[in-house]
Amino acid sequence: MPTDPSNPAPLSAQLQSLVSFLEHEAQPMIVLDPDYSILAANGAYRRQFGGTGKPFIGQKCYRVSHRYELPCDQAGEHCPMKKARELRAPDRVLHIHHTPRGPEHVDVELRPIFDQHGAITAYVERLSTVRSASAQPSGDGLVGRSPAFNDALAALQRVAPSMLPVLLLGESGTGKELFARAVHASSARAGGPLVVVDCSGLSESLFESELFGHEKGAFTGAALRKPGLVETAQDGTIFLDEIGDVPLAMQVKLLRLIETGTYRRVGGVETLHANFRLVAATHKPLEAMVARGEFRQDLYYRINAFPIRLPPLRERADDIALLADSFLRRPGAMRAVSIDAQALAHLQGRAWPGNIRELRNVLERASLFADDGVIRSAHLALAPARPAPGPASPGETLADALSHFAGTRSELAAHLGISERTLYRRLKQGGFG
Ligand SMILES: Nc1ncnc2c1ncn2[C@@H]1O[C@H](COP(=O)(O)OP(=O)(O)OP(=O)(O)O)[C@@H](O)[C@H]1O
Repeated sequence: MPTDPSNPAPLSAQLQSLVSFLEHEAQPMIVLDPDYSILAANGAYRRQFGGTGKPFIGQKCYRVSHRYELPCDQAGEHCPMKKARELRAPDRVLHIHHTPRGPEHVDVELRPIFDQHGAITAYVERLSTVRSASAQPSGDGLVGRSPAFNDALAALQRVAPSMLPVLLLGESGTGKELFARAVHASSARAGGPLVVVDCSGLSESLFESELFGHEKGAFTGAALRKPGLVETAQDGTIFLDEIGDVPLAMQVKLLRLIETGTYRRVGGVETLHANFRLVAATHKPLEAMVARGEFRQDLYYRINAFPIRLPPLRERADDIALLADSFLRRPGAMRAVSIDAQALAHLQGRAWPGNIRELRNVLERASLFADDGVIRSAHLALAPARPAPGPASPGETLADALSHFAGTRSELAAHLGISERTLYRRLKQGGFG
């Protein structure tokens, strides 16, 4: 773990030992001084984040990772060093870092190192590239980099390695199934099966035989024994999509399965043992359904161990360009097609009730009309976009803007001529958020 010869400041003996210990760790790690300067980087860091001709020893971490001129917290982001200093304990955060491959989601953990008097002499930063989502256009998987998307992704990163049930809450088309797949793929069960069960439109009897399977002769037409989806999902993950649609009578059986881990095939007497991780999703207001007696409270508590709210597309309009680029390059979907700035602005001004699915469909349709390979407003064949908000008047305060502005946070940021991140920071500072 060499330091840069152009920056010969010698490390203390204590830090030198630490640096040599970290050199062969499998995960990328850097050692930082309390003033954000990178003192050393291990081999894995040099391989993954080093690039060529980019000496980073002696540089500030916020410059290398974010190209900021100021520490992250002063640029409106969570700074793990500040937090670790305040807590005198490790802190972990999801950031988007510049890397030789372009922007990437990175899980950053910072640990303070204390001297014998209890003063923090350095920090060790461990970085793990997040594989479940892309911060740049990608031909498949989850794509996003807006604050609202990053919050959901950070939650996914936290919960995926555990066995906790996950409840994905979001409108139709917000990516609940993609998130469920990402939870599975980021878990220790990734090598096992992922079984998707669409709970909507299944009658009570069908639901039971689909889930638990049936014995030969259990009912008319059951000519053979059939394993259920719970059995198929052994050692893997079950994704119960639209769990709000499970009939009340089946909810009690589902609860028993989750609580005891046992079930019986329809027409069977043998008690079978299930071993799966549960991920459920719904666009329905489950809490209100519980209050109305339409969803069992005990089942709700069981599945709601770790809720993740997936933001609607209108809350992540910053991601529309990235998503459009991604869909336009998806294999098989379209020819090489791009989108012009006016058409993009058009897309960013829409409300998107069908969320990302609707965006993808619109782009697929529009690309068929883009004879010269460029999608323009005329090709979108859309209902007129909502009028773009006018520019902010000089002197308009945040409180003024908030009181009369009916659009989304990202529209408000555009209206005020500031980034969404800055808007969130100001809202927080002003006690609005
Ligand atoms: N973050 C994302 N990045 C890229 N594509 C996405 C993202 N989220 C969703 N999609 C795409 O949008 C479409 C809808 O996603 P998905 O089926 O996961 O949504 P859903 O919330 O499960 O919808 P529904 O509730 O209607 O079943 C899919 O084509 C999916 O690939």
